[in-house]
Amino acid sequence: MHANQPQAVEINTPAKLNLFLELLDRRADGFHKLETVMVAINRFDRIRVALSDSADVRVECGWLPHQAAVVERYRGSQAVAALPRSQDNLVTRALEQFRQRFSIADGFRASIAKTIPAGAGMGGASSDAAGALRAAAQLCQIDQHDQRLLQLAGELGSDIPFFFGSPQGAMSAAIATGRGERIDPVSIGGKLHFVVVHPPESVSTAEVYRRCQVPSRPSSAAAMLAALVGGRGTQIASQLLNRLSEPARATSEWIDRVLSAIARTPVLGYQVTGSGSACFGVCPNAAVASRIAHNLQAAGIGSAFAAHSVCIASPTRDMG
Ligand SMILES: C[C@](O)(CO)[C@H](O)COP(=O)(O)OP(=O)(O)OC[C@H]1O[C@@H](n2ccc(N)nc2=O)[C@H](O)[C@@H]1O
Ligand SMILES: Nc1ncnc2c1ncn2[C@@H]1O[C@H](COP(=O)(O)OP(=O)(O)OP(=O)(O)O)[C@@H](O)[C@H]1O
Repeated sequence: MHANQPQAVEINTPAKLNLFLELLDRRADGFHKLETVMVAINRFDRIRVALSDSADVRVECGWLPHQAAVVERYRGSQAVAALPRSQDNLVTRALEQFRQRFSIADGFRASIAKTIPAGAGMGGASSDAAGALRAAAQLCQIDQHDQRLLQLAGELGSDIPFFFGSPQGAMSAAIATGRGERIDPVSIGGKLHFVVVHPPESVSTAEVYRRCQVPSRPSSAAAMLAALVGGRGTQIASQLLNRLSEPARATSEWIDRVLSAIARTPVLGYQVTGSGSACFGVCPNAAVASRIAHNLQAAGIGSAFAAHSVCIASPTRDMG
């Protein structure tokens, strides 16, 4: 280790919402070619990664108190997905692969404080893995936008490259193609406001993709991209699309319950995010989003919160 090398790095890893998701083809490897527009939102996990003299990877992962209370309330129903043991955590795989790929002799210790619901279509595990890779890169003085790192991220999970942000500067939204791993930043005309509801049942992404159907004439994301540049909530809301919403609704009955509850509120439009089970509504401003979240929380259909778009942040150094 060099004298001025940081010993540990921390990063807030945001959740994402899919504003648009269209399936283009089913590939020979079983994955789907798609076009999706994602936006990062201010619901964060916090990950700390430190170098270790012992040449292995250990990861601790727990809910922060607020989310722990939500998980506890629904224990016994099929509930919010359980957090994986260290060896099954995507962060463990990411850091192990990082050590191999970059021939790092040191080990890593990571701790994750989670608030992003698991199995919700909000990209929690992917965001944690991206944060871990970016933190490890900083600890080992490797450029965060090194092509080998992005390649590794894409191999580990389709959603992970989005959470690297853009080498060109602050990024909060992007269009993802390929199986989701090819990222092009998208400009948005202003902060976007949402209400997000996560029902007390998680869904498996693989299961939803197993049930999906590729349309014969896929829709284009062009109108959504134009609406985002304009930054007007009503236009963005009118272009929401998620081709996984049908198979997600068929996988969990909770999704229809949540969508009907959101439909009765003054949101500008609503949709399922990713493969579900969380759903969101587009709101005209922060005050309306908070009021709707408060009312939906009282409706007993899960956990509701207001959110807004954020830029994907850089890791911060900790020399201690
Ligand atoms: C639903 C989304 O969250 C939308 O952003 C992503 O497409 C899913 O991304 P992810 O959770 O990172 O998914 P991965 O870990 O790469 O894949 C999980 C499973 O989903 C299916 N999968 C995923 C991505 C894709 N383009 N086609 C697929 O068919 C595959 O069966 C795969 O085994
Ligand atoms: N760090 C992690 N945080 C949460 N879940 C994890 C993590 N690592 C592995 N997992 C496993 O991954 C599964 C789903 O992860 P995640 O919460 O990211 O799904 P998702 O919200 O559907 O994401 P996506 O939108 O990317 O499909 C969980 O069932 C969990 O057991």
